[in-house]
Amino acid sequence: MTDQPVPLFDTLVIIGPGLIGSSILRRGMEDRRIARRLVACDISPEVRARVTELGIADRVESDPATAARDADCVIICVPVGAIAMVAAQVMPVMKKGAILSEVGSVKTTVMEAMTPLLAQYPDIAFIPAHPMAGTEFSGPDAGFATLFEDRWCLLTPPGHTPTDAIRRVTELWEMMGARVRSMTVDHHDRVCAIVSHLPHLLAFTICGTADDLADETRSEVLDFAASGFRDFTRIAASDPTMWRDIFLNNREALLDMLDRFIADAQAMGDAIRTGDEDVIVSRIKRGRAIRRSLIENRQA
Ligand SMILES: NC(=O)C1=CN([C@@H]2O[C@H](COP(=O)(O)OP(=O)(O)OC[C@H]3O[C@@H](n4cnc5c(N)ncnc54)[C@H](O)[C@@H]3O)[C@@H](O)[C@H]2O)C=CC1
Ligand SMILES: O=C(O)C(=O)Cc1ccc(O)cc1
Repeated sequence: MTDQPVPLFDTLVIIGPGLIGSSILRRGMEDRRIARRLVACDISPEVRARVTELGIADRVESDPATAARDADCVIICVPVGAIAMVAAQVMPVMKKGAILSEVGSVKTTVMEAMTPLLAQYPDIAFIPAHPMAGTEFSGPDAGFATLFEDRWCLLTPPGHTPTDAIRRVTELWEMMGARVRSMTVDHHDRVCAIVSHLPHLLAFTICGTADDLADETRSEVLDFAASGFRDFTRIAASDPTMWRDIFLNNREALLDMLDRFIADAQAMGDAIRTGDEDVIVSRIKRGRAIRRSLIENRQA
């Protein structure tokens, strides 16, 4: 009989098996080198029932503390505004040397809310992670095992985090198929403000603007939407609770990027008003070059 390789974690607990959490579980079920036991925990009875039906966890719990008691790694996959509250439920029962992670889209405010807990439980390694992958859908049915393949996962470990814990979380995300990069929470939030949060703000806004116009003109503007506008509507279909939490928690960086965007949009408007072809063409060419470089790097 051949020896089975030792899994990366004995018990991996996912709190909030929605889109992101259930995708981690699905990958974990397919590749049992990730964890010997996969535990899911959710506040919603419907989600717990669905996770059981889907068979994507070895155990399903309703109480985070019960779920986390014998975990080697707990990953909190709930909306940003609830992450620290869940951490406060699990940290008192977690084993010394265990790893606590989360996948929230904003890091600065989460780290601020976590600071007293980290001081109280210094034997738990806290390693925030943010997979730069997702869709406009939510819930356990929306997840899929390949969601993180060829995507970045950004880690923002605090300065004193044991290197072995960082190595294990890096390995976990690499086993999910992702590429991993570490950075500070401030840098993370500024990067995500421009590449993710502002685009979502624009999508929600432009859909509203077009809908207002349709109301005003009582015409079917949205029916004629070409593919560019349809791409905005896909993003605008995202979950309201999740995006409310992201906008309010990344307020400073997001408002900074919004101001910059308004200035740049204004400059494009001025160029159109004055017929400045060079400015118009150079801005369009810049957009094309960015798209081409993403395609070359397999990120589009
Ligand atoms: N949706 C996306 O594309 C991405 C989301 N994220 C982040 O991942 C996190 C989860 O997002 P999704 O998976 O999309 O959300 P989701 O809505 O699909 O799943 C969240 C789950 O958390 C559960 N939950 C909420 N509060 C809870 C609590 N107090 N205790 C236990 N369970 C609780 C909900 O019942 C739900 O099942 C968010 O922080 C989000 O910012 C990160 C990358 C991409
Ligand atoms: O659906 C899309 O286009 C996304 O951009 C998904 C997404 C949402 C939130 C994140 O923090 C990361 C990725």
